[in-house]
Amino acid sequence: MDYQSWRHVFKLDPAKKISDGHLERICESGTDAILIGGSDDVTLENVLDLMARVRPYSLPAVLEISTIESVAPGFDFYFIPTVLNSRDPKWIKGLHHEAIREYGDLMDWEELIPEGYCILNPDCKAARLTDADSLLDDEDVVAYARLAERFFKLPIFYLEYSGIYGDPKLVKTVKGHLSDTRLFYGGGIDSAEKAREMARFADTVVVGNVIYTNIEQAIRTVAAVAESIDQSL
Ligand SMILES: CC(C)=CCC/C(C)=C/CC/C(C)=C/CC/C(C)=C/CC/C(C)=C/CC/C(C)=C/CC/C(C)=C/COP(=O)(O)OP(=O)(O)O
Ligand SMILES: O=P(O)(O)OC[C@@H](O)CO
Ligand SMILES: [Mg+2]
Repeated sequence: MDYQSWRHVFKLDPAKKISDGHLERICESGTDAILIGGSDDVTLENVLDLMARVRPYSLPAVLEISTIESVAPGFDFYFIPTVLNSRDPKWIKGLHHEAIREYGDLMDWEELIPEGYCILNPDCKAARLTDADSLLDDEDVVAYARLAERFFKLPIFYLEYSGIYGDPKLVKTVKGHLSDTRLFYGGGIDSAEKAREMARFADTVVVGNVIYTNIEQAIRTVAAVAESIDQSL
């Protein structure tokens, strides 16, 4: 159950519908974990519903918290985004402070894993919601990665292109500046080729939207990431 060894993760959005058949294929695909999260229309009801459908499968289930109202008990881990390139402190530490003030005595800190997000697609919902400054050059992004690792000691730095495929050269550059912090890449992976390419540089590849648009291609990303491990041996 060590998230530090995960290479491939599927992200399921509680606001989107998925059939039992497709969910079974995703959960039995060989992926390392299921991450449940989204930035809009996430409710306690749709999180609980999806968790109950994922739990029968024997793989780790993680809730990526986007609102405090939709936190449900029973997950293996809770990933907590902090959007490092947000212009609004609310999304960097404000909501987190409120949550800890309210529920700090009840929290199992071992289950809570902070993620330093750097959102690079200015048009995605998460960028709009958090007022992210996404028009960054490579040096800006490297500085956020170093801030995450060297200053905030975050276990995960998440390069988020949600909805579009990012720049593999930048992912490679960022990876070259991280040693302890794990590099997550997510955005626009809709084929085995793209999954394989990003898995050469990122520690963990996150696959989301293609689950809902092309289940066959989604499933193929799992083997592609595993092959990419073999290439690196
Ligand atoms: C066990 C138990 C019940 C105890 C829990 C105790 C507890 C309450 C713990 C909470 C601890 C804590 C510090 C919480 C922080 C609270 C909080 C609200 C933080 C803010 C998180 C944040 C910055 C959210 C911003 C949005 C974001 C970055 C979401 C990530 C997901 C994402 C980008 C998904 C992509 O999908 P989507 O955007 O929906 O894309 P589509 O266009 O495809 O839909
Ligand atoms: O939905 P896609 O574009 O695959 O992105 C995955 C994930 O990084 C979204 O938070
Ligand atoms: Mg969504």
